[in-house]
Amino acid sequence: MIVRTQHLTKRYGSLVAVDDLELHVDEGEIYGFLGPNGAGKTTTLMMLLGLVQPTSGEIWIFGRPLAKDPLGIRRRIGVVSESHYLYEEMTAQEYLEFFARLYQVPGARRRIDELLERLGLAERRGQLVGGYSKGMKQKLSIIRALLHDPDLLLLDEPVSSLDPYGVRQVRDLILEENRRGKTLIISSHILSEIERTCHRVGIMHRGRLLAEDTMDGLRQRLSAEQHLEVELERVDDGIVQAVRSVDGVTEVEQPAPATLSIRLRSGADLRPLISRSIAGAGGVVLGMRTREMSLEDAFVTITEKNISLLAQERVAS
Ligand SMILES: Nc1ncnc2c1ncn2[C@@H]1O[C@H](COP(=O)(O)OP(=O)(O)OP(=O)(O)O)[C@@H](O)[C@H]1O
Repeated sequence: MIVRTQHLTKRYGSLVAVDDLELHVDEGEIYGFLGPNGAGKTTTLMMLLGLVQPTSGEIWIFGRPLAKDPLGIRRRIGVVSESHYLYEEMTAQEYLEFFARLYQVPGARRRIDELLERLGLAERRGQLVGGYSKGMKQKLSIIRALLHDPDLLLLDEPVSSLDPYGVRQVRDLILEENRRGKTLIISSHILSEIERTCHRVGIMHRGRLLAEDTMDGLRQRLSAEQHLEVELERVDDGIVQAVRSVDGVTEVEQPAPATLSIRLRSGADLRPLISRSIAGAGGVVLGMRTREMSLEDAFVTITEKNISLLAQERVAS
């Protein structure tokens, strides 16, 4: 296990920013750390880096207690934080060379070239960092985090300022680093870019880990209610009543003269039963479509409502 926390807690006065957190991340995993603003994600990452002292609890990284060797452990971690500490008076090239020397990166020149190329900054390497756009600064800080080839990458909102093309470049880079055996923890309050890369996701809310699952697992929790759209030759009251009486149907609407929109409790496939009930009432089904709720559809930004849906099973169990 690369990262393990036990009863990790951070209080700021009466505010509990991180509350009894048990986080487990395995070697080679891409772990998505999701939660709304103020959930406690950054505080957790800062504690993993030894930059914020926990109020109580334990942290192990690379199998060793963080408190025993914070500097040694820190050298094997790459960080992209929300606030980029970039030296604005240097060019990007100078900035990266400076860090490469600091970390004594072997073959630094080639690594810098390669990373600048990968994120589309090669042409702008001679420009002062102070003149970089927000997205370019974010890319530069990702390059800096990767320079010394760390085993663990902590990325706090790594693509918040990037355009869709930049997001894809970073995502590809994340996947490649992971293929090379690196472990990544990516924090975000936006789901979309995480959905495609993370093996496992933890949902944090008010300092607590509410749910932890694969993306498929979370998707299933979200689709606690399904939606079926049925096209018929014609619709009358008898047909609507027949569909309503099917066990598991929670709502029936008629958005168009020959269409029924049916909400169902998820679980069993009710399509055959619904077909039969329609036929029994003299209707003819022309087509049926289930609407799968994608995580992206469900919440681009995690909201209180979605959180309670995602957390339901965890709370119940
Ligand atoms: N130095 C501090 N002093 C007091 N309170 C703090 C401090 N740092 C964080 N907090 C509080 O702790 C809580 C968790 O903040 P944190 O930054 O960890 O959340 P987050 O999940 O990273 O949110 P965001 O997505 O907005 O970055 C918030 O209520 C925040 O106001």
